[in-house]
Amino acid sequence: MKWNRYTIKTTTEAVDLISCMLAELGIEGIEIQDNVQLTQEEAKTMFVDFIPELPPDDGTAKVNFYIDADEDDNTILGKVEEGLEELRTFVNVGDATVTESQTEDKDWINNWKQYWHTFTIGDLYIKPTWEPVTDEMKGHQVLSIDPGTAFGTGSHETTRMVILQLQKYIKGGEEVLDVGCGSGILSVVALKYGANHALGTDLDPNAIIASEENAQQNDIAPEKLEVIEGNIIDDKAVQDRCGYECYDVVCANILADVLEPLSAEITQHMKPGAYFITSGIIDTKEQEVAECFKKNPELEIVEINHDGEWVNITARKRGI
Ligand SMILES: C[S@@+](CC[C@H](N)C(=O)[O-])C[C@H]1O[C@@H](n2cnc3c(N)ncnc32)[C@H](O)[C@@H]1O
Repeated sequence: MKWNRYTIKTTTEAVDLISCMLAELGIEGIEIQDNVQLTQEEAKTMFVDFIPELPPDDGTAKVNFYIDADEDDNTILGKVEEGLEELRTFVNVGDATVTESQTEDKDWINNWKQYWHTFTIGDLYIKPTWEPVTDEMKGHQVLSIDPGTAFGTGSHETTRMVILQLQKYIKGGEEVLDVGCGSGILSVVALKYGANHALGTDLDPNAIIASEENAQQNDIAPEKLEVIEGNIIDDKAVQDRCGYECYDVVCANILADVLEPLSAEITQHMKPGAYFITSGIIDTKEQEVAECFKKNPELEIVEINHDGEWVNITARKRGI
């Protein structure tokens, strides 16, 4: 599908009013480009782990909006220009010029697939579902994955570090809890290495679908991998569904701001001696997350690993 992209050159003070005006015209999915720095509070609510340094805010902004090229008869552009002139009477809209460009005719959902190919982590081959099993894979564990729109191809440093830990700590027969399961990749790896059962949780409904499909793709019986939608940190129904003192291994590849509250809650679900394998921690937050883990007297940190700017902290529940 081709989209006509319109860019309004304006000021940061007019952005909110322009966004409302566009919404009233039925235009959805606008994009704002400016150099206004996010506050720490905003970063938290948006699950942003670190805030990039921006050039100084010069008060200018661009607002982009998109219209399906087949439906664009230019009438909407006229209405936008009228709306901008109306706004000009009570807010500084700056140039308020509108320029047009056309986006490429690409399948944005699937385009990334051409760049992702089979790779290995230790003795594990991870291959996209659309690539074949080759002779060199014989005798090795092979994971076939299509993440769909969920996170988790295995190629990200954070996922890779958890997989390396699963290769170390899964010995066979474990009960696994996979918090923030995404594509279900960590559960499927744990099951491939001999875990008895995995329960995945995620806030994203797409993760539930992708995990179930990936389990099926890897010949995992439906009763071996169950997936539920919800937040284990503060939803009692999800906590009850996960059960208490019943997991040998919990993995969670989620941002630091989620791992911190999770570290206080999670031990009630773990058996004594169970492992809590976490990743998704940007290195600037390593100390903060480690301190948080130490506040839970039931947890002891057993390992900290780094891959690029990402950190894995593996802890153990005291008891045996
Ligand atoms: C970085 S992805 C990890 C996906 C996969 N486990 C992997 O390692 O590749 C993090 C996932 O955590 C989910 N998530 C974020 N906060 C969560 C929470 N409080 N409870 C459950 N899932 C959460 C996101 O929707 C996302 O799917």
